[in-house]
Amino acid sequence: MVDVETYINDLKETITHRDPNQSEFQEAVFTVLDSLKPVLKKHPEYVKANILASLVEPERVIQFRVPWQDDEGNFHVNRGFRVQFNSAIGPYKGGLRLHPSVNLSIVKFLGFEQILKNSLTGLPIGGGKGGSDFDPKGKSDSEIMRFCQSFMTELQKFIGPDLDVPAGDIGVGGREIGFLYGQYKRLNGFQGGILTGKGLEYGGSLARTEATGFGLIYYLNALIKDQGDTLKGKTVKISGAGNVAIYALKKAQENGANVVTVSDSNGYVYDPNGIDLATVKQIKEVERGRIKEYADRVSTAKYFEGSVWDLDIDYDIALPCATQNEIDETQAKLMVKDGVKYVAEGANMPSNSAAIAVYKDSKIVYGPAKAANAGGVAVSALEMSQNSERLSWTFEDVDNRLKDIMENIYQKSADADKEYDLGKDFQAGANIAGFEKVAKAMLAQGLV
Ligand SMILES: NC(=O)C1=CN([C@@H]2O[C@H](COP(=O)(O)OP(=O)(O)OC[C@H]3O[C@@H](n4cnc5c(N)ncnc54)[C@H](O)[C@@H]3O)[C@@H](O)[C@H]2O)C=CC1
Ligand SMILES: O=C(O)CCC(=O)C(=O)O
Repeated sequence: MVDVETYINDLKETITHRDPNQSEFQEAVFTVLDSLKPVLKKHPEYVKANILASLVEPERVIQFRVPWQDDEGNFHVNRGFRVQFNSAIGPYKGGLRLHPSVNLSIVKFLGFEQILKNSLTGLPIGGGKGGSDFDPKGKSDSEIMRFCQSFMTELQKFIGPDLDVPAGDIGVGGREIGFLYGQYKRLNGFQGGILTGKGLEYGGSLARTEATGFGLIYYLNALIKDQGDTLKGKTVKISGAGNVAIYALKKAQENGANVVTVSDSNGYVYDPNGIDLATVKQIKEVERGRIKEYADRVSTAKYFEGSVWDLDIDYDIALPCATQNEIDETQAKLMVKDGVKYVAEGANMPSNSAAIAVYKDSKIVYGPAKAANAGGVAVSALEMSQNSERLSWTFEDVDNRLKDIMENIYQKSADADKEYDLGKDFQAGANIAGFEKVAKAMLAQGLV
């Protein structure tokens, strides 16, 4: 039988040859493939069944046009995507992203990551992702509604509560989910479990809004505790000022950390006294404004254009919560110089491969996205459960389950790290722990 190194190299070549321009997808897949080598050496049956060739190829890719009209009556056409990547352990599950950068490479990387992330939650959900290159920035509520209605008019043909259950991601929050859900219901009648992240009045789950950010801190607490350390008193940088960043900020502060930054795509604010949560929420959740406005309202804060990862201050913990590839090698080296001990990723793939190599070489303890930010999709799966049984659980109940799930995810990654003697590589540990469940399911189901 072919040896593991050759098998992985051949697979990488096939992927590069098939989709030479999909750099984000290649980056996500190659990292996972490299970390699975020890498992493949131990389990030749996965190589024999060529499981990985199936794992890296989506079950289905749907691409469609999304025509919509702006408030002045002009017509626009955007591109919509849904990648139904893997349903070995449950219906496709993953968010929808609205951002001008969205293309097939980005949706495929996100969908691929979602497979192993969803597996790590221990819940029965497969992997998928979707979105559009529509830019919600500066659009009126009516424009957002018309776009969402057009998007769902096409998407509704391909989703279902036991088939594919989308949710939010960048640019898709409660407002957009409401418009998407309304259009689905208009076309198909009531189907509670068709989307997650719904409003509480029509089948949403308590704690879904908070879940990714809170989950990140529950994961971080488990990771830090295992190193004999605590979050209390630590100085923290957060990037982003969206859903994940805001609730990571809230939970980190509740745990006694001093969070000194938040950011958006234009720049960041630095407040050595600690970021004021209520001001960020007002600017971002209520006014949908820019983070620059924070510095006009809080006298101890300063606003800077550019990346928060270029700010040179002493701090302990980095929580990137904005977008992919926001941290490069130079910025990772600055973290080392600044004394950072832990990085836990709220965003998907925020650190590029060279940055991750710096973390590992410098013994920064690194919590990768698919483990650290799995709380959002985990509570989405709990929303699906509540929809199925037509009940609503209390905030406390959902939050306690979320905490357990995140602690388990850390533990599974740490156990895999020990089993395969990876030397505190919780990224490889998460990849392996997520993969093993999916691989067993795929093997059991025959040629898939
Ligand atoms: N919402 C969720 O439940 C989950 C989100 N994620 C990931 O978390 C990240 C953030 O998502 P959300 O908070 O939901 O989105 P959001 O749309 O609520 O917020 C995104 C934030 O990132 C900022 N941002 C976007 N591009 C940027 C750039 N190039 N540089 C600096 N800041 C930038 C935006 O200004 C905004 O503040 C994404 O990577 C997403 O895939 C991961 C798991 C679940
Ligand atoms: O809740 C969901 O299904 C979406 C979560 C998501 O998109 C993610 O984990 O990146």
